[in-house]
Amino acid sequence: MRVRKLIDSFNYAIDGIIYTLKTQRNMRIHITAAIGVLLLSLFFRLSKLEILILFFTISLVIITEMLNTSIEATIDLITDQYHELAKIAKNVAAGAVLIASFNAILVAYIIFFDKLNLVTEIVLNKVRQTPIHVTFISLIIVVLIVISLKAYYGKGTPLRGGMPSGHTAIAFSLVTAVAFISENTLIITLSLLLAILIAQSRIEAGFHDLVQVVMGAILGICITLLIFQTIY
Ligand SMILES: Nc1ncnc2c1ncn2[C@@H]1O[C@H](COP(=O)(O)OP(=O)(O)OP(=O)(O)O)[C@@H](O)[C@H]1O
Repeated sequence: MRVRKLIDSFNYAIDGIIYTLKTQRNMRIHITAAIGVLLLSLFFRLSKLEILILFFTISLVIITEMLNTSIEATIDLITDQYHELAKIAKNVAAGAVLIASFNAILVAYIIFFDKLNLVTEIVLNKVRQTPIHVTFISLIIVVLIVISLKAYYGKGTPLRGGMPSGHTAIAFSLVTAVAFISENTLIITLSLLLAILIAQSRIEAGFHDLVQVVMGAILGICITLLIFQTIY
């Protein structure tokens, strides 16, 4: 029962993210920029600290945009009339997003600028990053794309149902990463079996149909393949 409540809270929270993504053009711009920056980060040897700062910066922009949306909704609930206080509340919230966005531009400039002149050489030489770094970023990109697609199709709840199956996408993304890292047929086969079990259990539980699960698997494999082929 407690687990069910926990899952429900997650669903409500992810619903909030999906709502913001669906209704706020700025949020779609932020998410696109975040995916772009994360992809770009794969081409550089970023330190742990730089990666941490990047994650904090991306989170800050997304969080402020969501708080801004929340405040806008609250104000619109209270009044549809012009009110000086409503204006102040909305403007201040929008100001917070602006500061977070300027901060993001500054962070990107400081982290990437001096490395940018090396980029052609780096891409050509296919810089090898640590597998854990590439896997982690692939996973985040898979999750962001799954959430965006679920928002686009607007079916099911965030953790259950909808197109595509997020669990399957993540499972197959991990199998693909395991395949690249281990290069061991037995380990790859065993991981594949686990991923297939996850996909099957999503259908068995009635959360997804075959098409959603297959789309999830294809998405997970393709994105991870693309990232590992380019980088690893
Ligand atoms: N009820 C109101 N009273 C006074 N001014 C308001 C009111 N509603 C909106 N405004 C003004 O209009 C601006 C835009 O408000 P709106 O609710 O349209 O946000 P938005 O265009 O969706 O903003 P964002 O691009 O940040 O999502 C606010 O920043 C505020 O200055």
